[in-house]
Amino acid sequence: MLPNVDFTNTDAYNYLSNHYINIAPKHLRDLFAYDPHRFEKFSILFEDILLDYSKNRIDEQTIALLIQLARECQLDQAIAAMFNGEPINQTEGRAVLHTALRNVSGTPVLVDGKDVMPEVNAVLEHMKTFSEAVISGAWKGYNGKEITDVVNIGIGGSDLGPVMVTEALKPYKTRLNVHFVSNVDGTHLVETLRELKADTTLFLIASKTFTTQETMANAHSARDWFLEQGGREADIAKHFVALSTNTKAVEAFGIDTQNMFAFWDWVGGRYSLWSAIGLSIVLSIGFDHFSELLAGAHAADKHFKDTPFEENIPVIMAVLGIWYNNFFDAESHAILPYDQYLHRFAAYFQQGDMESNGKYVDRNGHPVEYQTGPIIWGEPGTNGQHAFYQLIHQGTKMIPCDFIAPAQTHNPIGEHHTLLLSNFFAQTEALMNGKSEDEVEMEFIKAGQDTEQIAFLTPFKVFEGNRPSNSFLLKKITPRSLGTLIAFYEHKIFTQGIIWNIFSFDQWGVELGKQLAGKILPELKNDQEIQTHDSSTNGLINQYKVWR
Ligand SMILES: O=P(O)(O)OC[C@H]1O[C@@H](O)[C@@H](O)[C@@H](O)[C@@H]1O
Repeated sequence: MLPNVDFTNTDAYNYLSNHYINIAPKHLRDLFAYDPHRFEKFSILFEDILLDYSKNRIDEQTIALLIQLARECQLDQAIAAMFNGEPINQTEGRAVLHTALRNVSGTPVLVDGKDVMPEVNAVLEHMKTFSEAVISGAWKGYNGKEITDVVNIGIGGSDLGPVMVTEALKPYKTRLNVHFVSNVDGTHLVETLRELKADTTLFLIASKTFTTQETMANAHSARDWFLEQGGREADIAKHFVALSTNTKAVEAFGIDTQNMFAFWDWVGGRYSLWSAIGLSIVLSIGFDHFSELLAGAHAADKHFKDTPFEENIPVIMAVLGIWYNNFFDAESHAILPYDQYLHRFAAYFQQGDMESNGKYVDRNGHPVEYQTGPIIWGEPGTNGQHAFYQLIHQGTKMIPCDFIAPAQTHNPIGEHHTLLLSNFFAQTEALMNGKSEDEVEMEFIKAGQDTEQIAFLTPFKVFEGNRPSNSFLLKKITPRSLGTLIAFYEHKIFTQGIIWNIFSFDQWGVELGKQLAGKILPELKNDQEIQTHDSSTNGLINQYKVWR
């Protein structure tokens, strides 16, 4: 079972509250000036990933107290409970074992006394043989042609992870073109299928529950398209496979259960890219690269489980987040990859983090009296610099940022990568140092600006700085390093959920929208004026009925 501690009642929280008063007025520039060893003290190298967290508003005592907080919240006990397959997702009565999906060590993992590893490995073997057949061309469509295009139909956790990873690992692409359809807006499916041919297209229907409205609607329309284009009912087995936990619903849809890739209720949707849901990744980059992705995540799992908290990357990421969220009242956290291939990384962790820790009820069922999960957002650099960085540099809100960049690029053309990295280094430095009045005035004087103009313009050109960031420098984005990085973020989310004393692995908050949409749907199927809702909803529906 999970511990049940109100972190605001711990000794560490008390100490941190006092310590905050001491740290808050200090400028990072001065902290660096006082201590030339900040980088050595506040950075961790793990394999080919360097985390530099020295540009945070901390000193050694801050970290010691934050680690004490994690200890008082019994994080070690919680980590053991997760890895041991205890039903820590208590509101759904389930274990949380995405770590078993990448347990390449071969050690048993027990759920209710049963080792799940043989099943996990059997599905992986199925994914291997199937993907090899499709990639090699041995798997033929109904006209005897090789598959050229794969369309993954899924949403939320059955979409975002595979999209993010296939984009991130494009340099490892097989000959298959993998597409993703998630939105129930027919445009998504229509635009995706426009260029495709039924006899060379393979559909993966990815849904843990196999009941999600959007996915089922898209899957049925994809099947209609397939039949309209010349495929027959008997050909469906060659062109449709299912990735799901729900065998009955897969059968009812008409997919041969031979072509079903199973996973289990102890895999959360937003933690499922490591499971059969990752089949689109396997088809996109090949099974060996997928195995490396799993191995990278497994290495991160071992690091999280076995490393003292002071040197533990996910724990450090998590407690820094707590520091800003609960002491500095920061509301959001930006993820800013300086790598075009990682352009969906922030979007992926929007679900990962916000669906996990966007909860106001604690593990006792009581409303919390403190802040929980932050708003996660971000876009790749350098694009973001020309869009929203203004607010990060000079806005009124504190936005802790994670900067992520690879030292080596997959596309070394001209000076591009050096230009990119110069921006990566410059941004965190600028956020930290800012630009003082003196510096601004000196620049003006050098440029020959007149005194009146200098007095007028200086305040606008000053950057107060003292804005915190983490830097992740990776040697290169490879399947292994990406797997490790993703797992670090997953464990950060877990650690924060433990400290906030919330359940991170359910998602009751997404149910209300589903229920309400289900109620309104029948009302849209006739032309009668609606009066069953509030005046706003009635008004919108009735105008829609006039215009449609
Ligand atoms: O994989 P299925 O069951 O279609 O769910 C897709 C998504 O649905 C949403 O409402 C959430 O519950 C997500 O966590 C989930 O990933």
